[in-house]
Amino acid sequence: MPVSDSVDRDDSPEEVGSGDGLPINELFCSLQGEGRLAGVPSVFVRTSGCNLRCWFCDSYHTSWEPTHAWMDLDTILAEIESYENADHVVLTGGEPLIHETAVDLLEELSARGYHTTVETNGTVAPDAPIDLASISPKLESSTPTPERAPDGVDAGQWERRHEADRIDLEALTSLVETFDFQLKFVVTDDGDIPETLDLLAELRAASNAPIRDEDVLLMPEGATREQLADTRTRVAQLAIEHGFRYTPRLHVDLWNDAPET
Ligand SMILES: C[S@@+](CC[C@H](N)C(=O)[O-])C[C@H]1O[C@@H](n2cnc3c(N)ncnc32)[C@H](O)[C@@H]1O
Ligand SMILES: Nc1nc2[nH]cc(C(=O)O)c2c(=O)[nH]1
Ligand code: SF4
Ligand SMILES: [Mg+2]
Repeated sequence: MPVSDSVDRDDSPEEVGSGDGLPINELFCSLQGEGRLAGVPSVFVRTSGCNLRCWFCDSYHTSWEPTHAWMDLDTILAEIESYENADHVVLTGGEPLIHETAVDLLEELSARGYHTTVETNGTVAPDAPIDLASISPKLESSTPTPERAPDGVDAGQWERRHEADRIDLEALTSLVETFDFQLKFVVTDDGDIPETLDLLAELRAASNAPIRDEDVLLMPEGATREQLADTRTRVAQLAIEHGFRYTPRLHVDLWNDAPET
């Protein structure tokens, strides 16, 4: 769905609550580009609105400048079902789990037999049927600062809020105990590793669920081929060094930063 057909701008979609619909930024069919299901044809449902503001967010129009069309559940489901060959659905954003209606969508998808992956920053633990919780906890290196913010945005108030909210150990523990999961860390260089290891140790201590090294994926930071060219070899080496998995960003290799890919 080309969202530009019906754009509805909202400055505070993170406050959006319940209702029989979701703010949708884009809905398209592609290959899962990240994580252990990379390469699987999947329908992507991208909600708008986020409770965090990573400086590097590759989905700027769901976070820093949220843009969306409001779609009711029946319309979303009909669009998903129109991609007849896909039986995997990836619910992403923005942060999809800030929307209560995301639970209704996941229940409908489960009832229809879809495999569901939810891409989440790990700050919300829902009561919903999710086949793979793809959790991407945000490291300190994601925090926006005046020197490290997208052009033209006022990072000031978000620096504090992002830093305060980016890690919620209780929500992370609940997610790994409840769902099949992968932990996907966005990494630029070895400066990101100590915090990753500390968080893993805390989570392993807090949770009853085993967290194997193979559940931990290092993903190179980069929204474009050019940016990835700078980070991926370094991040691959770090994965080898620490015994974690490396995940490519297949969609960036294939389509660079084009929308609806
Ligand atoms: C746009 S986010 C939406 C889901 C959720 N808000 C989250 O952050 O997990 C989807 C995925 O893209 C990753 N991501 C966003 N910007 C990125 C970048 N510049 N480089 C690498 N990964 C990025 C996130 O960490 C997450 O795994
Ligand atoms: N092809 C493709 N795979 C993805 N996996 C996770 C994505 C996301 O933005 O959450 C994503 C995306 O935007 N495109
Ligand atoms: S949490 Fe996800 S959607 Fe929100 S700003 Fe960070 S990468 Fe973007
Ligand atoms: Mg993406």
